[in-house]
Amino acid sequence: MKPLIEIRKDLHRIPELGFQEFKTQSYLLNLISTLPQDHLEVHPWETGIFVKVKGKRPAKTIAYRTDIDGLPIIEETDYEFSSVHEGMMHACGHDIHMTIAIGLLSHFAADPIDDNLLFIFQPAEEGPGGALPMRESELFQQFKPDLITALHIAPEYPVGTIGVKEGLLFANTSELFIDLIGKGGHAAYPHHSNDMVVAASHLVTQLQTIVARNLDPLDSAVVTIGKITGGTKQNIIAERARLEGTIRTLSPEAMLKVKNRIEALIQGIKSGFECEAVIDYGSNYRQVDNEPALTREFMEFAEKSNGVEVIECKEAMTGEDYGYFLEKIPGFMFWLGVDTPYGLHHSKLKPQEEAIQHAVDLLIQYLTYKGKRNK
Ligand SMILES: CC(=O)N[C@@H](CCC[C@H](N)C(=O)O)C(=O)O
Repeated sequence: MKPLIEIRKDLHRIPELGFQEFKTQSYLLNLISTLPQDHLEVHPWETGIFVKVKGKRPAKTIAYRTDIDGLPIIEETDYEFSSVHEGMMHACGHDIHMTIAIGLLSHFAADPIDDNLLFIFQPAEEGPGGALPMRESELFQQFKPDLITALHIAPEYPVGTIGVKEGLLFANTSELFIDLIGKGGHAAYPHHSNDMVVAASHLVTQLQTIVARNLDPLDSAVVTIGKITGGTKQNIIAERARLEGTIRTLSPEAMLKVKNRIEALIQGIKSGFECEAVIDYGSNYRQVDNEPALTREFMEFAEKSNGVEVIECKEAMTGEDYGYFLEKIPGFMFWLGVDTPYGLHHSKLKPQEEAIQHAVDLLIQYLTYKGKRNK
């Protein structure tokens, strides 16, 4: 097999959006077909893949999950291997995540452990969410993993460090799409129209009051509007406007509260601006809850590993549909330091590639330890 660094470059070139990861899937399947096949069972699922590595004397199945999709971002790195898919980029590190999974798979395909391993190459983490349908699939029901692990790159941590904590790690998320429909008209006759650019501007400002004024200050939440579109021309009053955003909370109860407030504010906009409004919450992800005992054991294990520094981190407002796997299977996720000044979802994100081998080394040791009989 090619060196992992080259595999990462290949994957970085071909980012694809959720459930359109056709080239990525075929690239991965190709690579997997070059590995020793004696212990492997390979099952494509939609644009993802399950790969089972049959254990030597299995008593349980340990799953390892990577996400595989990219983001609709115009890449601005100076990589010679930057995206060849216009307007798309691996700006959340899934190219790194996949490469680490391939590094692990190639090791265990040649040298299986006692227990079974299940590698999950999951589509659509950025939306609309591949974890839940994958978890509910008939294939997954057959594998029945007993525990599960995954990682996510952390731009702010040095290479060689991992960040992890017991319990809540990532937030509950809900996408948010609001369409406002009023009455367009000539820019010079505002009194004959209902201007949705003005209505949208009011609504964006009002949405900021939910976190500031409706939630307990000790119960964190985020309401971000990342995109506004509306109108057709500078001298036409806009008949329609669309807000696109995301909600993040540290509990399902707070999510409900935020949504109730959004709906109340929209009622006000509807009557104040005499318009219609349609709300769509898109995809919703469950919080990532790390199982305490397994997480603690992993932290202690990692602390004893050469060249690894463990940081006990705080929870983050990022979301991850991996939370749906953790809802049913005990396990954890951790942050992997990749030391880059630009954050996740930034067009200049350039993770340090040495982090790949660090993660592979640590996880080979950990999975081998967890999957050993008579420890
Ligand atoms: C780790 C990460 O950045 N995850 C994404 C998950 C996206 C969830 C969904 N599409 C949404 O926008 O709510 C994140 O943005 O946190």
